Amino acid sequence: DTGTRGAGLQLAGPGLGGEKQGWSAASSEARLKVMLVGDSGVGKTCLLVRFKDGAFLAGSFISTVGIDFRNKVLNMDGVKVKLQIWDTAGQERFRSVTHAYYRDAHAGLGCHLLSLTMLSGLFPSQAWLTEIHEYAKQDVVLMLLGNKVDSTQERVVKREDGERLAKEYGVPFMETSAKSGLNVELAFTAIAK
Ligand SMILES: Nc1nc2c(ncn2[C@@H]2O[C@H](COP(=O)(O)OP(=O)(O)OP(=O)(O)O)[C@@H](O)[C@H]2O)c(=O)[nH]1
Repeated sequence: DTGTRGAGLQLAGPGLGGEKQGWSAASSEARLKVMLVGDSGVGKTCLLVRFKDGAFLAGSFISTVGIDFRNKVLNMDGVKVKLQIWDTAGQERFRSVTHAYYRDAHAGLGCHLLSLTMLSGLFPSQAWLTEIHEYAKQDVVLMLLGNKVDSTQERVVKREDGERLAKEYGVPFMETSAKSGLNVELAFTAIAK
C-alpha cells in the first residue's frame, strides 16, 4: 500500500485520472489527500515515515526531489479513511511542481510544518500558510505543526509564538517530534477527523 514514486507525476498527477476522492455512496469510506508542506529540513519526510512505519529516519538528511506520496488507512469510528499523504519538497526550485498538487488537496489538509530549531523562526510558516490559501481550494483544512520538539537545546521558537501564528490564521497548532513520535499519530488523526 506504500507509494514511493519519486515524482509520482505520471501516475497520480492532478487531473490525470485516478480514483475519485471524497465520501463514497455508503459514507463508510473516505479518501483524503493530505499535503505536507514547509521549508526544506523541517522534517516532513520523517513525520510521514514515523506515521506510516512507526520509525525514525536517522542519519544523513536526504532532501525530497519534487514530490512523493504514501498511503495509510485509518479506521475512525467505523469509517475507513484512506489517507493519501503527499510529501512535497521544501526546496524553492521544486515549488512550481508542488503547486500543481495543492489544487485538489480537498478536505484533507494543507499542513505546514515548522521546525522549532530553524533560526528563520516563524516567518516561513506565514509564507507557507499564505501560499496554501492561494493555491488550494477554499475549504482546505489546515493545521500548523511545530516539529523537532525533542531538540530542546536548539529550540528558538516558543510554543506561544506558534500558537499565536496559528490563531492569526485560524488553524489548529500542535508540536510534534518525528524522532520520539510525540503527537505524530495525533496530528494526522486530527486532520483526518
Ligand atoms: N531531532 C529531530 N530531528 C528531526 C526530526 N524530524 C526530522 N529530523 C531531522 O531533520 C532532517 C530533515 O528531515 P526531513 O524529514 O528529511 O526534512 P524535509 O522537511 O522532508 O526536507 P525536504 O525534503 O528538503 O523538504 C533530517 O536530518 C532528520 O533526521 C525530529 O522530530 N527531531
